Amino acid sequence: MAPSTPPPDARPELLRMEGVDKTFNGDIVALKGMSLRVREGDFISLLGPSGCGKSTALRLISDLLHPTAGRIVWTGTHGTGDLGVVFQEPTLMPWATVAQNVWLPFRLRGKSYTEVKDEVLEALRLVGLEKFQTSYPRELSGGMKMRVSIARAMVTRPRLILMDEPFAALDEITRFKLNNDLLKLKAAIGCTVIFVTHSVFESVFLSDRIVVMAARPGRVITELPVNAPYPRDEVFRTSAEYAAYTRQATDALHQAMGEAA
Ligand SMILES: Nc1ncnc2c1ncn2[C@@H]1O[C@H](COP(=O)(O)OP(=O)(O)OP(=O)(O)O)[C@@H](O)[C@H]1O
Repeated sequence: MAPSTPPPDARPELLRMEGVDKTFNGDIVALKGMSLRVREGDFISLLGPSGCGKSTALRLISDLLHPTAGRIVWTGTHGTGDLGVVFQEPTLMPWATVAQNVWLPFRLRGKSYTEVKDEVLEALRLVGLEKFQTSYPRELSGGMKMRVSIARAMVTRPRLILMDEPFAALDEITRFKLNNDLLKLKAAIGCTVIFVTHSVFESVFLSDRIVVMAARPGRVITELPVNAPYPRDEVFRTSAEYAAYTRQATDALHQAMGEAA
């Protein structure tokens, strides 16, 4: 089957990091010389051990932090609506319904619920929660809460979604299901994703490029392309091709952690 987006080289650049350093408190080198080219439609995973600067890279891209050296260049103009963010904790408002939680990014921009109701319900439909619009977070499972968080991140149809270990706290079956659904969602809204994970398996299943990072100082060790076509499903997850890519990524990760593979 044909990939749902053109091959990476044919897609326009969305942003690039050029030799970015980030140092905290004068001596904690969280990132050293990170360069990364992000094209529209990419699914990029940042994979690496604790402390290698993955979250720092996301915070720099989202403008929550500024580089100590180097720069981040977006193609064309970009504003807050261009970016959606999903964290490991779903961070939902417990006193608000599912629909009200998903409405939040619009509300912060002064839009009434009536004005954007269709978009909110469509986002909930895309994550499979349209029947839960009047439920409260306490009534939902961990996986469902994460779906709400994803719906909230994509309701404004941002060009780029940053995801910081969103599925790390979930059981394996729920995680597989959310991995499958995330790919479908990405294809449906045509966004770009940068995804932080510790999991080789997750990074291979989701990404068309894995950026392997090492710590002390945080830096990029290598970039591994995953050339398997989308859509990806259980057939891919159990294929020899998937096993070969996971082996390659595991070797790179061992190298990043200073161990022999
Ligand atoms: N605000 C901060 N002040 C001081 N040091 C920080 C700050 N944020 C991050 N660091 C340090 O920068 C380094 C990189 O942190 P970062 O959280 O980006 O790593 P990470 O790869 O996301 O780790 P993990 O997988 O554990 O979340 C770490 O040594 C961390 O302690």
